[in-house]
Amino acid sequence: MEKDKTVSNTTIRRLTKYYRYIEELNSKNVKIVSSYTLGKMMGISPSLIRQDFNAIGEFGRQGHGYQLDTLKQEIGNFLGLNKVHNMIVIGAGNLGQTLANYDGFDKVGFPIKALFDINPKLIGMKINGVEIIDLDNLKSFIKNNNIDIGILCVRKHCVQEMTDILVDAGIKGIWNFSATDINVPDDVKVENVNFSNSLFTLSYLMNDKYNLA
Ligand SMILES: NC(=O)c1ccc[n+]([C@@H]2O[C@H](COP(=O)([O-])OP(=O)(O)OC[C@H]3O[C@@H](n4cnc5c(N)ncnc54)[C@H](O)[C@@H]3O)[C@@H](O)[C@H]2O)c1
Repeated sequence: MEKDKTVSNTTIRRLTKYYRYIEELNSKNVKIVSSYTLGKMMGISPSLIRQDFNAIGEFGRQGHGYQLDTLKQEIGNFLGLNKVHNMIVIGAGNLGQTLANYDGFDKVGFPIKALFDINPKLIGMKINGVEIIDLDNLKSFIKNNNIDIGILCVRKHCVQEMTDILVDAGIKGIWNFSATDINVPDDVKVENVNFSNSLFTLSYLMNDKYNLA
């Protein structure tokens, strides 16, 4: 299916959530699901679900429900999940090691292949079976190991420098945990993860004075 550039970020966020629910239903051997059932599970209106699915393709007929296999395949194709994305971590400190210790990314097709650092005390160590390698070897590792995602877990002072090295080495996706905005060419995609922003959103939701929901 052709990628529809008009699909909004909020729809994409919901599609990632549908995908997780569909996987859960699949594991329970469910074969067909209606927008009504999915909506009830997820707290989303069935009409919005149908609208989201229609935005990425035509699968399912009114009143017949959706074949889970097809749905999973199509959403997976749309999100680029039907292939493995090899990842590396830049910065093997607190956060980098925590991410490497989590097995969940590997299970969904995003294995971490190595961590990179400049601290000689860390180099050669293994975190959850994954080696910490000297930053000097970054470029050749990316080229030789089919790496397409770099995870930035370094401190602010070297974030842009590390970004430039990743871009220069041909990385096409950066998962940026550094809480610092980075500059990249148009063909490199960035997803920022900022824990503080998420915490501020929670604070807003708890702030009775302004929370109108
Ligand atoms: N620790 C957290 O819970 C947390 C949460 C959210 C965001 N962050 C962000 O993640 C980043 C890392 O935080 P942390 O707590 O893991 O820091 P940290 O100091 O524990 O780890 C940073 C690591 O980067 C290494 N490093 C420094 N310069 C480097 C370079 N040029 N190339 C490669 N590695 C280099 C250091 O040797 C160190 O091992 C920060 O930007 C921080 O704001 C951290």
